[in-house]
Amino acid sequence: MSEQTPAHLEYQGHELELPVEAAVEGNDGLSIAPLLKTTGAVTYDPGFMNTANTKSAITYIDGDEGILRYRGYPIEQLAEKSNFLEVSYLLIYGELPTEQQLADFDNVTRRHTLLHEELKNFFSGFPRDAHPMPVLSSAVSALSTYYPDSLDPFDPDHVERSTYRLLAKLPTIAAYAYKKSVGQPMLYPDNSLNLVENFMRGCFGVPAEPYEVDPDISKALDTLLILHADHEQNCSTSTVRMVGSAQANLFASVSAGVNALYGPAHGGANEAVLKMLREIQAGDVSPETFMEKVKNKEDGVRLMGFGHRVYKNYDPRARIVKGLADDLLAKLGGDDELFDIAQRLESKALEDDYFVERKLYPNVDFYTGLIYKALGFPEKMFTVLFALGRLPGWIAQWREMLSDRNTKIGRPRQIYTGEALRDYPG
Ligand SMILES: CC(=O)SCCNC(=O)CCNC(=O)[C@H](O)C(C)(C)COP(=O)(O)OP(=O)(O)OC[C@H]1O[C@@H](n2cnc3c(N)ncnc32)[C@H](O)[C@@H]1OP(=O)(O)O
Ligand SMILES: O=C([O-])CC(=O)C(=O)O
Repeated sequence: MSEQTPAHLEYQGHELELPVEAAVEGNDGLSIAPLLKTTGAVTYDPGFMNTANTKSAITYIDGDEGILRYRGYPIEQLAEKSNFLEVSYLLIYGELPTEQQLADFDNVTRRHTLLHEELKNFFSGFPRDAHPMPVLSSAVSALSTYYPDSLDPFDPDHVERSTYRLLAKLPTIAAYAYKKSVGQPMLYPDNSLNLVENFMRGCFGVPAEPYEVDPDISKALDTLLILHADHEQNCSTSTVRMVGSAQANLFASVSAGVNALYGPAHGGANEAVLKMLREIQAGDVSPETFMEKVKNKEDGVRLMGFGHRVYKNYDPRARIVKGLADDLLAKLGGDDELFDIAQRLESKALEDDYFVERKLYPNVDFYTGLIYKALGFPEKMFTVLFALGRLPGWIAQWREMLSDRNTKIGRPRQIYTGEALRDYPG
């Protein structure tokens, strides 16, 4: 340990003792980067419960108060007044676009929706019942093979091209993955339609037949995409940053993010919630027995769609999604029984000491699946829909990181617990 006089710091209610150079306290938190140099010690923080890996100007969350803002704008205002394309621009470029900027952004993303013909063949290589998430991540990764002019993370033109190509092509890839999963022919995008309409047509349209998108449905999906668009350093975004910190191109980094999102503890929770509700609906288990199993931690069962690393209060997005589910299920005649079960589970949880003590509330994905289902999507597509929403956040975070040439490669340390040294026998 260092022989210097330790500094006593009061930080977020805790008294800390650290060598003086090791601790630099400011508005930006407690920087302990020099700790290794000054003391030879490393910090141990599994799951990054306390460790900030970056400074970022994109998304602000106050988890205790249930506040979420993109670039300073409250999520409630964006969900009500903006649209997904504008929010994507805001996240990526830092400001709301002017009318002209938005029109140009709309134009460039509409013009790049097509996939290379050869990439279409790629989809036929997957089994008929392939889950669309690995199809999505594979196809995103494969995009880099077609666009050598979009791969240099330090060339602004490359970065710009990979940005609009990904924004334009991800909905096409997602629609192809959907068609693959239901065994129907894929549709070429129709660039007279906006991003959401094109995606809906790509999924539910039939070749050579007109497809009308109900404006209430496209508005609902657009709002859900806004709600998922960024969430600071969540698991998939940290993955995108980690891969990007090795100076990997945007396609490679986003593909890795899609894979992280697939996990049921993260974006895959929306699919898992529906599975859980269905099991309860089918009578496999009553809501009461299910809650007992959760509280007893039987077989690691959790109330899916509940709990969050940052929110220790109601997730502000879940409130909006619940309202949307209420309106939309009334209009589209969704599965009221499943919605009832979800609401019963929620009210039970909010009154139960187990959940209250641990500050477990519904997260963004507790109610989204019910809406996706009412819109006609099979459960397998739910996390794909999340990925479509999260894409601008991934792009914005990757660009923010690589715009700083001093960004260091992500490389956590470890506490070694294995054998010290042994001789190979013989
Ligand atoms: C878009 C998103 O990614 S939002 C999250 C989506 N994921 C889910 O909905 C899956 C269910 N939720 C979870 O698994 C967790 O709440 C996570 C992964 C979201 C957050 O995990 P962490 O911040 O690491 O919290 P952790 O797992 O330590 O949980 C803290 C305590 O609450 C309990 N807990 C957390 N979530 C739940 C839950 N959904 N059901 C029951 N108990 C839970 C844990 O068992 C633990 O209890 P303990 O203190 O007795 O050991
Ligand atoms: O922030 C997180 O840990 C999980 C996440 O992506 C979200 O809630 O949208």
